[in-house]
Amino acid sequence: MTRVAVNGVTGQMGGAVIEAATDSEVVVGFATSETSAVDGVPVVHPADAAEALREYDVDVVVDFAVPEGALIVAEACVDAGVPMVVGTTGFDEDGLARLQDASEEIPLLKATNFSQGIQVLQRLVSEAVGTLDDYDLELMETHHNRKVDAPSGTANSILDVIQEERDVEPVYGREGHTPRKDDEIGVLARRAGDIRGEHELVLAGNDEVLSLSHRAEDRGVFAAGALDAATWLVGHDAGWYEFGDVVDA
Ligand SMILES: NC(=O)C1=CN([C@@H]2O[C@H](COP(=O)(O)OP(=O)(O)OC[C@H]3O[C@@H](n4cnc5c(N)ncnc54)[C@H](OP(=O)(O)O)[C@@H]3O)[C@@H](O)[C@H]2O)C=CC1
Ligand SMILES: O=C(O)C1=N[C@H](C(=O)O)C[C@H](O)C1
Repeated sequence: MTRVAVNGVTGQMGGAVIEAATDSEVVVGFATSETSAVDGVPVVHPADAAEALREYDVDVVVDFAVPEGALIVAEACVDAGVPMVVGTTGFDEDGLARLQDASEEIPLLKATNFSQGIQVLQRLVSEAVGTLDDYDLELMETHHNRKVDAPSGTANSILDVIQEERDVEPVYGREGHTPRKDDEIGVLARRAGDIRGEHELVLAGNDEVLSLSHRAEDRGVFAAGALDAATWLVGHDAGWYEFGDVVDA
């Protein structure tokens, strides 16, 4: 069985990963709060992660935390020579560069969304935007009221896919007198209740509207995808990997 460490083990996704780990074993978790264990999994402070990775003989780290915590644990993975799956979103440019640096030393797989449906959605978005090349584009996402980063990592990834096809300028929400420009894409984030994650791209021509959307119904879908990625990543060479590599394998 693959021996997994979970960064952000006390969080919503940390719990979902422990629950989904049936073909792998979560042997240790990292979090800053003073919790000694979650569901029987010992919790260690991220500052001591390198030592714990060795002590618990960890094969791979699965991370769903906060950017600064993910970066500390990425450095620990480099120190201990352990591969890392990064699910945390909301990195700035400097954070992404530091993850890239880590990937020169260890196998590192980063994904803003570990659902297979979003992988397919991104491919459909690419085709739709490339084909309907003069349609207006609007991108919407909705998440639970505890989410701290906006737009979601997935929305940013969908935006990257769109910008590979078309030179559009994101407009984050609108207020007041704001006539729409041809080359803009509205990007809108909503936060409410316990919504697991909804994403929708609307492509509107004059007489028709195409809507491409995805809704996650349980955090288990992300946890299962991340664990699949973790098992797949073990044994790969140092480098930067994406969830599409796992889905296509
Ligand atoms: N890629 C994907 O498919 C998905 C990505 N996500 C992303 O995963 C991240 C976590 O989401 P979620 O579980 O809902 O959030 P939570 O707020 O529920 O959990 C965050 C966790 O991070 C821990 N944490 C805080 N500071 C640090 C630190 N410095 N080092 C290590 N751990 C730390 C918290 O525990 P403590 O305070 O005890 O340290 C907590 O366990 C978000 O960025 C979210 O966008 C979420 C779902 C799917
Ligand atoms: O915070 C979440 O919950 C989620 N975060 C990811 C994101 O920012 O895209 C993935 C998913 O939508 C759930």
